[in-house]
Amino acid sequence: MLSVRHVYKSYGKHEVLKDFNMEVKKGEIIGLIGENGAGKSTLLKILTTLLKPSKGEIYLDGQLYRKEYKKIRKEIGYVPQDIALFEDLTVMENMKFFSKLSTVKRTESELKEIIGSVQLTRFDTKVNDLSGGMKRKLNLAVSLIHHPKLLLLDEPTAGIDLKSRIEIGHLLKSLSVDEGKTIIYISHDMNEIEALCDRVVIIGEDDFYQNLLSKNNETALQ
Ligand SMILES: Nc1ncnc2c1ncn2[C@@H]1O[C@H](COP(=O)(O)OP(=O)(O)OP(=O)(O)O)[C@@H](O)[C@H]1O
Repeated sequence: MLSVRHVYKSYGKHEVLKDFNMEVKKGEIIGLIGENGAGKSTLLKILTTLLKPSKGEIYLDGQLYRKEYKKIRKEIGYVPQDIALFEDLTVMENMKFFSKLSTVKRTESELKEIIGSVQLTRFDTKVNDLSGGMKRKLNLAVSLIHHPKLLLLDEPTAGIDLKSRIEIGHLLKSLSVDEGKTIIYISHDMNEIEALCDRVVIIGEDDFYQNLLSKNNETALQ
C-alpha cells in the first residue's frame, strides 16, 4: 500500500534520513520508534506530503508522491505532535471548521458520529475546557473527517492518562481491523507499541532500539 524507497532528507548539511526504506501493507499498524532527533517526525511529515525528501521515491497504492501529491493528500489523515485545534471554539465548532476545509463534506450527524467514535460526547464544550486526553481524541476525530485510508499519528497518546491511552489504542485497532485503515504512528511507549502494532520500524542507528527489539525483554525498559 505504501512504499518508501531509498529516502534521504537533509536540513542544510544535517542529514536526518539516509537511505530509508519501508513497505507497509493495507490495514497494518506500524510503530515508529527511535531516539529524540532521529528523524521520526521528519519521516511522518514527508509521508503527509508536508515535506519533500531530498532524494528517493514514495508510492501510495502505486501513485508516485512526487507527481500525485494533491491526490495523495486526500487519502491521508495526520495528527501532529502538538494539538492543532481552536481553543476558543467548541468540540463541534472545531469539527465543522475542519469539515469545511475538507474535500469530503459531512453533515452534523456524521460529525457527531465521528466524535462519538473517539468516545467524546461533549459536543458543546470549548476545547479550552477539555482535558489533555480529550483534546488528543478530538485531534484524532478531526483527522478522520475525510475518511483517510492512511493515518499518520505523531505521538497521539503523549501526556495523557492511562484510560484515554487505552481508549485511543482500541480505536486505532478497530480503525485498522474493521475499516482497513493503515496506521503509522510514533510513540515512545514500548508497552503501547507492543500491544498495538503489527510491526515496529526503528528510525536512526542507535543500537539501544535494535537491542530492545531483538531481546524483547523488560529489563531494557527499566
Ligand atoms: N525544520 C527544520 N530545520 C532544521 N532542522 C530540523 C528541522 N526539523 C527538524 N530538524 C532537526 O532534524 C532532526 C530530526 O528531527 P525530528 O523532529 O524529525 O526527530 P524526532 O525523531 O521526531 O525527534 P523527537 O523524538 O524529539 O520528536 C533533529 O536534529 C531536529 O533538530
